Amino acid sequence: MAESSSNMTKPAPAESGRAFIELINVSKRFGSQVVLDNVNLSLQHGETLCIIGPSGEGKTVTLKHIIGLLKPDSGDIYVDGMHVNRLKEREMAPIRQKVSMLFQGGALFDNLTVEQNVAFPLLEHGLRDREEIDRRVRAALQAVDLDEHRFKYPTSLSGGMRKRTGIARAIIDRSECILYDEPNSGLDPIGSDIIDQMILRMQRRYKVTSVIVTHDMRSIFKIANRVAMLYRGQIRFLGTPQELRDSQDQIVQDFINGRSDVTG
Ligand SMILES: Nc1ncnc2c1ncn2[C@@H]1O[C@H](COP(=O)(O)OP(=O)(O)OP(=O)(O)O)[C@@H](O)[C@H]1O
Repeated sequence: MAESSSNMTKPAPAESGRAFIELINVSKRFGSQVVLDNVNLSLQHGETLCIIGPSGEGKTVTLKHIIGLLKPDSGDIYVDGMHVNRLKEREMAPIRQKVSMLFQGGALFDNLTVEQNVAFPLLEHGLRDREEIDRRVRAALQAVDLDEHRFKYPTSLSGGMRKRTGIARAIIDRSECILYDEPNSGLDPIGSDIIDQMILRMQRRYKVTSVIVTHDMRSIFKIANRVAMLYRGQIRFLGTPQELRDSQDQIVQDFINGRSDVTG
């Protein structure tokens, strides 16, 4: 299945040519620890996939492979036909423009205001037209209901507002895909619901493809088209939220119902 030469525009393999994101037989170990063991996963454009699984099972590691921050030991990763793991760091710009990652803490710059944080990717990519920057910043902030807080610094924002700032920064570059690492963590049920509504809005308004690592079962049933459960380095379950609920797999049931044997 692996291709013989590096090529940024070569389409993904024929049988999965329509997939926007594709992981094929991806394996990754750190020292002697096998984190991903032959993982296969594919997402269509506009789809929302939630990744669940016990702590330390490779969920964040999977996101980092998609955006090219980590390389697999074996296997292949494609994003919109680009062969991510064959790209050198200096060839990653098209991937980073298509795919944004929302890190757990939001990864905001504390010395920049909300609007400066949101404008950052535009400046980084060389846009200098002040009017266009302002227009796009305002549109992104309105999309996450933060327009009136644009002059605040991250330290004076709530956790949910910081996460929404991170979402605005991810969409401003017109990313086609957003990877969210535990977007609901540390939020109360209302704050968590607001983030879910934002994710749904990104789906509906901008047709964003989303991969969301989450431990929040309620959120999964609101936002996911499909759910993948990572367990012991492999995809233990892949299906719709309803199929997850109906799964006969004891490991899956123990996990979603919070029974602790699953991590043993
Ligand atoms: N750069 C690295 N070097 C060494 N080990 C790493 C590295 N990155 C991740 N790991 C290890 O890989 C495993 C999977 O990490 P990962 O962050 O993907 O877990 P996770 O499933 O996202 O967990 P959680 O739900 O707790 O966030 C962990 O044991 C972690 O210590």
